[in-house]
Amino acid sequence: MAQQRVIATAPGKINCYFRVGPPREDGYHEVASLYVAVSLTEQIEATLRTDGELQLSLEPDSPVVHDPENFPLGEGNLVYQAAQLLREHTGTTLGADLHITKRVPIAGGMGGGSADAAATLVACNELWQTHLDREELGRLGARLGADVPFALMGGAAIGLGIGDQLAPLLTRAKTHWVLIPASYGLSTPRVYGMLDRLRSGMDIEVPKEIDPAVIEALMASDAPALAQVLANDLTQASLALAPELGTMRDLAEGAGALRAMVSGSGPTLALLVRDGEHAEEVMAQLGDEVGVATIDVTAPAAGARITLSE
Ligand SMILES: C[C@](O)(CO)[C@H](O)COP(=O)(O)OP(=O)(O)OC[C@H]1O[C@@H](n2ccc(N)nc2=O)[C@H](O)[C@@H]1O
Ligand SMILES: Nc1ncnc2c1ncn2[C@@H]1O[C@H](COP(=O)(O)OP(=O)(O)OP(=O)(O)O)[C@@H](O)[C@H]1O
Repeated sequence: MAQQRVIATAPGKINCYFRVGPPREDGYHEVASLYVAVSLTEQIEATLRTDGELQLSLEPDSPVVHDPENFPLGEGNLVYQAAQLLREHTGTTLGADLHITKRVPIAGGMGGGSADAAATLVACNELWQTHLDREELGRLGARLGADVPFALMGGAAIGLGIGDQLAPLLTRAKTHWVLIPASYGLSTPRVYGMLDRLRSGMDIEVPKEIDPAVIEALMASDAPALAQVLANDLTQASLALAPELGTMRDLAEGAGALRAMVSGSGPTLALLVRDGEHAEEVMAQLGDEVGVATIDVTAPAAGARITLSE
């Protein structure tokens, strides 16, 4: 018997360490990623439809900049694609109304679309009682996007392959971050493409591991040490496509952040701070002197999970 209504959430992410290898023939790149899930989450409310339709809607109060172009409410949406993939895989003919509350910036480099896909897989698997286990959901998720398996897992994890081969880091050590979302998005394939162009003629190795100093600092919640070793190979490419990010990064460090880094493919900036109090100081300074909006988050946060099932 199917459920009537299920709510699931899934987290956005920051890559504390991100190394990128040369392009493969399929256009993807092998990476070495240290992911942390953050307390900024997406929510999917799935309500049963017995007519087999999938209908998407966006919560009007969602605090994200969106338009039909960057956020299609149809087949182009990862929520639709995740539900459809689950239906194809399991053969269920049930449908759903899928109501999205979006908090992670769109095309912001924080894996928001991947979080939506992960929450949808978990919500619909429960709604339709299709009984796939986490491993099977992870395999389906990887077909939707490289970051989806991590959004399912949450916490902190090392990601190899295209970022989908995960090894969890068993830690609850907390880190505090301030996010500066941009008013525009950056296309992930364009950022990877720019990186390839910037590296043309260079001999690039496939990354195989995470710098142990990053893991050590993260697991010890040692923010000053972590600030020294954060790394993101996509930074140069994001800055080439959005030079104003460099200025904002300098302003953020000037406002007292231990370190400001481009999150994933950008343009969101993730500022590492010591604790909640330090986050407030940096946010006040940035608000008063630079006039930018910020969001404070902590990590690690839970992966995709059901918060209501009835
Ligand atoms: C930048 C990161 O967010 C860091 O975690 C991810 O690498 C991107 O993950 P994602 O958005 O889930 O990526 P996908 O939706 O699978 O891929 C979008 C596009 O990004 C590029 N891509 C993505 C992942 C990867 N390891 N190599 C790539 O080259 C490819 O051009 C691909 O067509
Ligand atoms: N549910 C969704 N949420 C956000 N974007 C979506 C969604 N479905 C489709 N998209 C499309 O996917 C593109 C990338 O979305 P997303 O917000 O996941 O980017 P991102 O956070 O930069 O991803 P990543 O960090 O994984 O590279 C957007 O340009 C958008 O048009």
